[in-house]
Amino acid sequence: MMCVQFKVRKVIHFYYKGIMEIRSQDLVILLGSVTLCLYLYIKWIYNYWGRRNVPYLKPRFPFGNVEPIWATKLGFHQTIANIYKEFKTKGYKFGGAFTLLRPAFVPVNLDILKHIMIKDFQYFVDRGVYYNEETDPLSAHLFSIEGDKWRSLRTRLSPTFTSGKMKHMFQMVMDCGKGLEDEVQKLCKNKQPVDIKEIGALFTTNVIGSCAFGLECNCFENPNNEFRHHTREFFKGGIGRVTRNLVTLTFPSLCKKLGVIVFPEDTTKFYKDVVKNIVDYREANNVKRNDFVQLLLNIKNGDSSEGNAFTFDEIAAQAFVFFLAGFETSSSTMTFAFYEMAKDQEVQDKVREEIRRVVAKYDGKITYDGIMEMTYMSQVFDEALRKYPIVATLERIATKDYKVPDSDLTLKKGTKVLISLQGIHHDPEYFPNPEKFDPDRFSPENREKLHPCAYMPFGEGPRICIGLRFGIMQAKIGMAIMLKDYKYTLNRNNPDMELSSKAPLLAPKGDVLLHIEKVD
Ligand code: HEM
Repeated sequence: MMCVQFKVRKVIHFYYKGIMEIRSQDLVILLGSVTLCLYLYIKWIYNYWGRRNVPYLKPRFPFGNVEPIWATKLGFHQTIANIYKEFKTKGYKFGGAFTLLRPAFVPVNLDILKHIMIKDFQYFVDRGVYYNEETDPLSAHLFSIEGDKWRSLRTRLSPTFTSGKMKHMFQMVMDCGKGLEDEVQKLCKNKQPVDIKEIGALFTTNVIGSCAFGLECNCFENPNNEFRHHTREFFKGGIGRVTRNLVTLTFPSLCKKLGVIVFPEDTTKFYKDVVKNIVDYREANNVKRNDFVQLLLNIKNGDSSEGNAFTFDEIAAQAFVFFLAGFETSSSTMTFAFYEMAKDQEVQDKVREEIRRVVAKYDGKITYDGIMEMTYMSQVFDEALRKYPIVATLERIATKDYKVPDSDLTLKKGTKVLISLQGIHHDPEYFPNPEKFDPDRFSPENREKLHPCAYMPFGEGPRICIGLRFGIMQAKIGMAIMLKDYKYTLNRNNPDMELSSKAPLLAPKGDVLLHIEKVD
């Protein structure tokens, strides 16, 4: 009996061992095959541009040509600029790169760019930016929406930003300027440094709140109010933000299927509530104002002659993007301009002289016509946006197959196009000695000589920034108020400004503190 048991055990052991051996062998083979397939697949993907005879930079798995997220030092803006520079140095008209596993086309030649942005716009209507109407309603705004929906909305929103409307809004911006003036006066009196980035953000938040929604945000009295809080959080950047941007940039369709959320829930709730309160109040009290929300309300109620009426979520998303796109861009431009003027007192004095001369001409007042006459200030503003293009990389996506002019290349439908403004604006061929801050680059004679795509801080073509006039007006008013009677110098404890590598838009890393004193 013992002998039988022993034999049975031996047989079982033999088979068990055999099965285990077979399983582990199979497993090794299986794993090996999967790894090999993956390796070949990645190699095949990373050979995308090679197969199409397009020069490209050797990518590294899994980040392609962008930096590993945890070690990001340059930031997306500078990474793409370096890619542009490398192609340009080698004399290429364009080249290929990869963001994670996704191929991206990087144009270098300005005539090709002109085709993409303007002449052949019908192939590049969309940016291919991630949005999801269902799970993340605020993400479906004018900047991200696509195709006919974008076209129709853009046509209906454009009348908000005509020069006639700007003239009308001028006084509203000036009213917000009072808070800015008081704040600057207070800081100067108390001998406190000016945190130029924060003061600009508080001013532009007040302005957008007033001009777009008819709200008084009172940011100077309460710098942590909810408007400022939510926008501050949104633009703060950080590793999480970089990761989300990179993943949504690379896999927008997958993110859509997974219902990825870009805007934090409390931000969505806050903005939806704000818009709802305004809409309810105006409808209940039959209040009509000549502002942006009114235009949206007209569209919502089907008063507009074109297109369909809007849902509430669609209205809220458009209102929200005006806050997002409107305040940070202008306040950052002001920050960069002030920083450069603090470094170059000659430029600063020249702007101040111009402001004083024009203000004197208009009975000591800052007027709309006066602001338009401050041409040297415009040059300073333009040069600030040249050296620091706030939206440093423009995006487009080929919505149909597109034959690139004067080449054998056809871009496949769905190909991402990354246009490096940071690269172009720092290209010595167009802007000699590019690191020098030189407003004379934008004197009327010099400006005329520029290729239309050599300088595009607001983008170009039908998808150019819709708020361009408004952005320029509010920043120039802010600059006129702050510079008229005050002088700014670099703070000795904080003389150099670094750019953030983790913020979604080009922004200084940390505070930009300037010393302020009154000038007679
Ligand atoms: C200095 C200030 C500003 C700068 C530098 C700036 C820059 C830009 C850039 C580069 C684009 C992309 C254009 C393209 O892809 O060709 C853009 C789009 C846009 N901007 Fe601005 N912007 C500024 C101010 C504003 C303001 C004040 C608003 C609104 C009040 C605004 C609203 C928008 C919107 C809604 C879009 C999307 C337009 C579309 O796709 O049809 N921006 N902006």
